[in-house]
Amino acid sequence: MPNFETVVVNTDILILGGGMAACGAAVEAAYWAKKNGDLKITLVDKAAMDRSGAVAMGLSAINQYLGIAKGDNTVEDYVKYVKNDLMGIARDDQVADIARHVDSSVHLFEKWGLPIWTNDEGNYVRGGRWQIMLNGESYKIIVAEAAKNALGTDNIYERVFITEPIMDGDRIAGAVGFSTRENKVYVFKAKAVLASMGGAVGVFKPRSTGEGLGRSWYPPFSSGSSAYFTMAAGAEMTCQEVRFIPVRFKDAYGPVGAWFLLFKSRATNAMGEEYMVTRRDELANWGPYGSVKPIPANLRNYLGMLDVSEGKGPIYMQTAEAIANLAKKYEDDPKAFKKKMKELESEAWEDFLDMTVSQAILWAACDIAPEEKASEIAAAEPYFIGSHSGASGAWVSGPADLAPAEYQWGYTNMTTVKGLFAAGDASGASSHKFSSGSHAEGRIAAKSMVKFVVENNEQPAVDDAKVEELVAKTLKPMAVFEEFSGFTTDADVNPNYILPKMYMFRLQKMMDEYAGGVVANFTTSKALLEKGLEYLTMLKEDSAKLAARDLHELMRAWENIHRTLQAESHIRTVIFREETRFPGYYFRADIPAINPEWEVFCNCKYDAASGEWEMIKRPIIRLVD
Ligand SMILES: Cc1cc2nc3c(=O)[nH]c(=O)nc-3n(C[C@H](O)[C@H](O)[C@H](O)COP(=O)(O)OP(=O)(O)OC[C@H]3O[C@@H](n4cnc5c(N)ncnc54)[C@H](O)[C@@H]3O)c2cc1C
Repeated sequence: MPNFETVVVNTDILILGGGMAACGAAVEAAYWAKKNGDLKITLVDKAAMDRSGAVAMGLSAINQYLGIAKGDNTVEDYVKYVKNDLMGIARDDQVADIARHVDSSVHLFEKWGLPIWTNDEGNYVRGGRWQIMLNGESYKIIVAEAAKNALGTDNIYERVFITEPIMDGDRIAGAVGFSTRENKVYVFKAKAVLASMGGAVGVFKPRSTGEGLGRSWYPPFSSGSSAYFTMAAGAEMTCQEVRFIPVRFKDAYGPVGAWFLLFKSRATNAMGEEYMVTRRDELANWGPYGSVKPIPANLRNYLGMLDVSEGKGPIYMQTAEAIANLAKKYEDDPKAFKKKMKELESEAWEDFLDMTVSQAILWAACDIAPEEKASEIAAAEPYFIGSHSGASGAWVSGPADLAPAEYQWGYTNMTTVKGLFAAGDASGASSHKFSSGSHAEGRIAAKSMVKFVVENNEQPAVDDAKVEELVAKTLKPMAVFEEFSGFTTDADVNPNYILPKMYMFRLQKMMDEYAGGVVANFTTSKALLEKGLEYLTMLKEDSAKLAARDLHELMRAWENIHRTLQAESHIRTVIFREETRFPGYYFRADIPAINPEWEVFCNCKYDAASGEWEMIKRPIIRLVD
């Protein structure tokens, strides 16, 4: 095994991740730090910030823009929308806090050079009530540039993978990580830390296997690091059962939002029936949420899934019909008609080229011209993304002026661990922040972190022996490989270790089959979950035997360790919530109905020392009816 240099970095504020929340945090923290004695801010990203995180490929829409100044929407409207979409399970205070600040993040993006579509009156073009359209291929580069300018590149560590938190008792004291390019281990010591390392993909078996392996809707490099980090630090988590299953264009996961909202397209089964119409009566079975508008995303999924279960697939996005409808009013003028058709056709392709290039390639490969024939859509495998339509993440303190006492124990966006903050996918119960809201939440957290550091300015004590232990744990997969690889002639097969890819297959198979993945038609039960947990416990034991041949595999090994804790918290919380609240995301076959008594937050807390879990019910306190 090569010698690893240990690099120690002392800082006031440590931002983990380089995505939307982290970039927002960088800009805001730099601003407030200057006003408070020039605090040192350090940012660490496992990848290169220009193209890291969920916005890596770009986006064709910003999904959260309220337009408060122009009177388009109010904060209350947004809170109602989010709460209904999450079947009642959302923190009004957090959602409102992000909603009231999100427009300013969008205005910053535009100032920094993001091309947002405007109409003849100079207003943003809305793709839906909350969405605005953009030419967003370079969205992440623009946002990252502002963050880099704010911090200075000397304070940014790219291609450093964070593995474990460093603790000083019940206070966060920093983080350990390793370079994915050089033989270096990093020990970051900090007074306040922001977890903003995105969501979790690859916990469940993806639909894309074999030659498509690694393709997913959410980026495969979001591997549960936020959840692991906050749980390992002892933070209380919320909504770990609320996974997200996006229905997207089949096999390349192309976005459907523009089709439904901008093109006003219908989704139908193979018989041409529109499941949202034919299955409407089913909605009445899902409490008050079946009758709200817009219909919650999971219920929309569920109606389509019922069609698929009855063998009525494939499910199609009727692209040709939608384009024809939009061009209809130009039919009497052949020149104008031709021009409109061309415009719609390019918008259709650009929607993919702006954010999911692979879908455009798949369309080309399958001879699909959207104006000529319909395209298949399908429910993807489950993801954990608190920023989008899932809700999993850390339970964080709410804003002083909005949050009820039960949701407030310190600085805004601080987890239940002193000095550890969370934003974006990393913070729970505040879905539908998307790219812009994650940026805004990063800014909110950063301002609060500066306040925390000013008021708690002592450097936490770091136990060097403990740090040594964490460094050894970080590098262990390489040590395991070195010790045992000579035992067999083929390094792939060895009784003393497991390689990350095989480990990942095992994790994904058990989650898929026992926790309600694609193969189980998103259905599970207590008996299945308990069996899954039994296997997962064995897998967790085997994580100590993960082996890595090189730095890249070391990263793969750690991604899996992180995913495993996310998986365990999910199974435990799905067992804990004794009802089916989110059909279309998962269905508890043994308790197949919604139960008003479970209109609560299902929280959990992991004790890294003992491996014990505490399951906690927290009340939902509404600010908006
Ligand atoms: C296909 C797709 C379509 C989307 N569509 C839209 C849309 O139309 N409109 C919209 O507004 N939003 C959209 N989103 C959602 C949006 O991208 C996310 O909500 C947002 O990026 C979440 O921000 P975040 O900072 O929490 O995570 P991310 O932006 O994903 O950032 C996570 C960061 O953490 C880093 N990281 C991860 N693990 C580690 C580790 N162990 N150590 C160090 N760093 C680590 C990553 O490299 C990355 O920099 C879409 C996302 C996807 C994938």
